[in-house]
Amino acid sequence: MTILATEGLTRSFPRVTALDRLTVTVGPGVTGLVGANGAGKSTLIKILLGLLPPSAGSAQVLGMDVTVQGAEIRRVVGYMPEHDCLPPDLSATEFTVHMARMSGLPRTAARERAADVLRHVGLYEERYRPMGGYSTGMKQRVKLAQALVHDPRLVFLDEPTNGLDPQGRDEMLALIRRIGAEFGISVLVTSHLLGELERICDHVIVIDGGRLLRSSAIGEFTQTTQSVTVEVEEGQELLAARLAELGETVTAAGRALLLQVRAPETYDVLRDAVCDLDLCLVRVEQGRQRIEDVFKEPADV
Ligand SMILES: Nc1ncnc2c1ncn2[C@@H]1O[C@H](COP(=O)(O)OP(=O)(O)OP(=O)(O)O)[C@@H](O)[C@H]1O
Repeated sequence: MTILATEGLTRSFPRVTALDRLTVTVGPGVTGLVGANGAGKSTLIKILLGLLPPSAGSAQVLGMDVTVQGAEIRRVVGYMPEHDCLPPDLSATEFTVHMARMSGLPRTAARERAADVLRHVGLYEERYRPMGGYSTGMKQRVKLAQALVHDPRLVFLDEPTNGLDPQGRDEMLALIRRIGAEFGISVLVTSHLLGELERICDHVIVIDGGRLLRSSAIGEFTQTTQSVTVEVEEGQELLAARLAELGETVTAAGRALLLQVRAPETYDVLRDAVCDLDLCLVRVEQGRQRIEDVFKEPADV
């Protein structure tokens, strides 16, 4: 099932091309949209909500065309914007009820629904206080609550962990995971911090300069690569020479060796070589490709 899809999506501003022929497909679950500041993440979200017209290309959200069905899309999609947008004199309850009413819920249902979502995001007694006095973490929670209040099928969360301390960040990430897992709402979440999305996403899209760098299931990003890092207390060069003699591919990587695993027997060869040379093995670690590595690859990959 396709949640959203873009085809050659381009958005130009007078001085910059914010999105450059972006073609991508997103399925259900939690999808991370990663890119450095200015990569085009917010521009993409605004186009997907039908708030900003594309310069070229097309995009569909839940099967609806963003250029003509923006209002219908916004009825079933929640949006947590990046920047602070909360009226300081209103309480979280007043604001969230208002947003529920704006989305068409009757008064009583709006109150009940607002109380529910504020509880889900972890705002209790403080929800009756004016939001001007809230911490960044509390403000982010209210922004999340209003995105969920009309019971959307999909939510766009723009940098929800921005400005949070490590604990606040962990709590927000756990909340996002719950939205996807427990409530069955699909999530598109942006971040410029790559590592944090590894923990909560099923799928990650990486963009840079408005162009797609990579779109893959999370398992493919962090899949085990065919190499192991080997560290010995002393005799690293001896070991490298012996492994090479035995037909293995090995390179020095600082205080360790990087050994290509051509077959399971490579591990036997390593064990025997270490024993024969009477070396003290400190570490054998499987190489894992991290999301960060995507940015080290050439831009046209
Ligand atoms: N309304 C606009 N007018 C002119 N340029 C814009 C406009 N909106 C965005 N841009 C430019 O488009 C590029 C992409 O911006 P965008 O906000 O989509 O990036 P982003 O990945 O969300 O980054 P950030 O996390 O910093 O918001 C940037 O160079 C930005 O300056």
